[in-house]
Amino acid sequence: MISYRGVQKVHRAIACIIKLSGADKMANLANARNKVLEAARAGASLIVLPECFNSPYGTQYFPKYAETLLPSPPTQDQSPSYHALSALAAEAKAYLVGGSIPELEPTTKKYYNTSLVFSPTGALIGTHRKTHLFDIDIPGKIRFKESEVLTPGEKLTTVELPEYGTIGLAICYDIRFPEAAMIAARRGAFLLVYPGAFNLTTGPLHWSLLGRARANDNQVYVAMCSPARDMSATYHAWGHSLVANPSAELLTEAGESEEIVYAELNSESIENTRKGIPIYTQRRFDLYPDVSAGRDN
Ligand SMILES: NC(=O)CC(=O)C(=O)O
Repeated sequence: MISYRGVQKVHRAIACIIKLSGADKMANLANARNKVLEAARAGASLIVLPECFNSPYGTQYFPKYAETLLPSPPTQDQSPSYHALSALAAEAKAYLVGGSIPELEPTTKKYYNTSLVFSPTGALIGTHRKTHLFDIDIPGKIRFKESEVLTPGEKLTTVELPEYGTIGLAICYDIRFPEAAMIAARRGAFLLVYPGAFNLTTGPLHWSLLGRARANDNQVYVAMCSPARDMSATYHAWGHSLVANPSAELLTEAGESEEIVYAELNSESIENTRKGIPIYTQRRFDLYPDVSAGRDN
């Protein structure tokens, strides 16, 4: 077991899938199914899909692809990704972090970028709505304003995977905010999972750096899972799904095309890293109990 808090130690295999997400939602779901089952056959017990795995990534696509998350089968047509992921986790008999999908909240009519987590029986055991929206403007390179369409989530997310451990779950731009990662680690997460879709400007600059940084800050595993690159799409994803270990070494990293990368996770690696460089227990929380106290805006 990987987790802390009194659970036994065993080793687990994670798979991060990098896959193309085109315009046809049902084709995207079918492609995801093939890849998840392939990862499960290869022995993965926790499988992660990319951000917006059922749609192209872009503000213009969110309303068209958005689903209301309705759990009961008669409404399956309204929530095809939800039901496909639930059935897939059960078929694969694995934990499944279903990347993310655009979500429509029916009462408020607000859109979110939402990740769903399923148990090996297909039960929904966690959800995360992207809390930090991707609003950037780098002149001549990339302008992206998720907030033109999306509403940010209002909670940080950890998910208990029974007999497996706790994971921290966040989406893409969320990784740039170390406070959220640290809170997940302090809640006992052994692994931080980020479905994400960096691009050809920010990917080479920061993707792997941020994955390794969050691993290093917290001495935990980090998994980041991206769509494959499609140069005919409006958004060019960086790709490079990866897993970093608690010492911030990359255990595996994909390229830009469809691929599945695998890594073995174990609790000894976390314990040994924390023994060797004990920053986890040396933090001076007495000096920084509330980081927001220092803000100037
Ligand atoms: N797409 C994102 O949410 C974030 C991203 O591309 C970046 O931070 O860079």
